[in-house]
Amino acid sequence: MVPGWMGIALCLKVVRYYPGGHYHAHWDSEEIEADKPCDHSHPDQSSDSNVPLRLCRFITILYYLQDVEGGGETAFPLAEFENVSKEYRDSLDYDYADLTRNCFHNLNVKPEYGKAIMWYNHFIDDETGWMSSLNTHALHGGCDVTKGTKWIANNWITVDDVYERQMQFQAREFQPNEDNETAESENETDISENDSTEKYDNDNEADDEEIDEGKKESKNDNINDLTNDNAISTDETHESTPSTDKTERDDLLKGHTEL
Ligand SMILES: O=C(O)CCC(=O)C(=O)O
Ligand SMILES: [Fe+2]
Repeated sequence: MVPGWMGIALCLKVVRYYPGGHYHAHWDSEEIEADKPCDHSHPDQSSDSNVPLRLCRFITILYYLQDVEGGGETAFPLAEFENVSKEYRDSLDYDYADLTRNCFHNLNVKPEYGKAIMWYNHFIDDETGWMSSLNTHALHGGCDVTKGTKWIANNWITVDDVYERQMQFQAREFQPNEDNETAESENETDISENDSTEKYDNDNEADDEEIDEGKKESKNDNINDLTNDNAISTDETHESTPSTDKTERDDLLKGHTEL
């Protein structure tokens, strides 16, 4: 492994789910596209920038902050399969991304206080030792909470797939300031105290083929922006398709609040 990439854990995101809350299967990172820079290491990360950026989350560490009375397992619907080609996925006779209906088909992790799990969202290139393509086995999500509340924290370790860009980013972020102290990144720890955050609930009809090809397009026309803490009703059905796109990812979740 090339030294130098470790330790850039930019985000810690705390999430709460109420009964009925879930997060259908998705990838935390995105397939590498040479023309699309990583969001964390691009010099212009301002929200009004027109530059299309992608998530480059090499590793996820997920902490379970408490026991859950019922449900809320983290499911990895493809983790144990050797072959996760598109053809193979199409041949499955159930919607593996729908964790409300199909939570227990593969690898599941029970949420328990003090437990943490980590996984790689990308492969490592044998020759360079650096992060390479998206690992589709890392598809995962949160099954429905059936009783109680689920609290988790996500820690995403971001790495640019271009080594030099990651080094430039680190030099920018961690250069000593005048007092010879390490400069603090605004993004470094992202825990907001405002708990009236956005909750989205929507069907996702994105075409798997398009996602495989990296052409990710949002087809959402029914986004409910709920800005209070009330639990969301659970009596709707949800179709979902794995997504790596930020907008699409938001639409896979329900009764789920990022704090
Ligand atoms: O709730 C879970 O168990 C998984 C959460 C997750 O995948 C995410 O927040 O990206
Ligand atoms: Fe995730």
